[in-house]
Amino acid sequence: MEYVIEAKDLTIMYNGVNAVEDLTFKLKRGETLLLLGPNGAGKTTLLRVLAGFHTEYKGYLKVFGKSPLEVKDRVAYVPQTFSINSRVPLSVLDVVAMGAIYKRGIVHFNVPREVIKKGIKVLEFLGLKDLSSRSFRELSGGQKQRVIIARALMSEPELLLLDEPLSALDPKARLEVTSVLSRIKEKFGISMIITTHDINPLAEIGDKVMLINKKLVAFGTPDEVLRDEIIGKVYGPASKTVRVGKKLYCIIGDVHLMVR
Ligand SMILES: Nc1ncnc2c1ncn2[C@@H]1O[C@H](COP(=O)(O)OP(=O)(O)OP(=O)(O)O)[C@@H](O)[C@H]1O
Repeated sequence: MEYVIEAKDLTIMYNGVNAVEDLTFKLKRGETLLLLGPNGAGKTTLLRVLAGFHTEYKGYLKVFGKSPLEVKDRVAYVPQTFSINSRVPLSVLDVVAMGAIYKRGIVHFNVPREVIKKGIKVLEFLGLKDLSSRSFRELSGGQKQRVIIARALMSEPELLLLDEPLSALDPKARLEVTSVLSRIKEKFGISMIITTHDINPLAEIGDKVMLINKKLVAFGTPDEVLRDEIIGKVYGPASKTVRVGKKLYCIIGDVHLMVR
């Protein structure tokens, strides 16, 4: 069995101070892990270590059997906020092409034809081809997020790390982004780790769920982790899981019931 990630007693620090402690988990090839936890729990920190951007950690950690630094090229990281200068009038295809150009560390003034071809293929695959000549800055938040995910695929990653891809999106856009992620999982079989505050739209693509709050609270299948007594440890007794048919919903955080 080849594991994409093996972590045992992984503790991550900033300047010697522990940010998140004792994470033990494994992820198999093709699996999607939903990473859940409140603000400051350590979700972004873990993704940045897996991507090889932050190296201050102790414990056992292997990504594709090696240290994260050695396999950076096989991993793509989609940060929470994408820094595309909105004053530069880039087309969607320009933005997607950047995924191939940046990864190679080469700056081209003329984007090579094979990169353009590949960009169109990726956009086509994700059902975004109609957007290719649109101006990136004029897209909706959900469209932008899908384009940024397309950009990450240009480097043909085997592990895709997505930091809150659904944040700041309305429910319809959340579903559109989720359907793109679901397509990536089905067609490419890429392993993914997705951090989120709202697990519900993603629940169906999660093979594993990890709940952290500065340390590991739970790791397992959605059925094993999404239980009242487990999520209650982090989000308080008002948090609940509700099963509707085969679907499991999590009610986390403030729920305001209007009583008139
Ligand atoms: N560059 C940094 N230097 C020092 N401490 C940091 C740094 N980045 C994050 N931290 C600390 O590490 C801890 C985990 O932060 P992290 O951003 O990983 O949490 P998170 O779960 O991603 O939160 P959010 O949901 O708000 O994005 C926090 O206590 C945070 O203050």
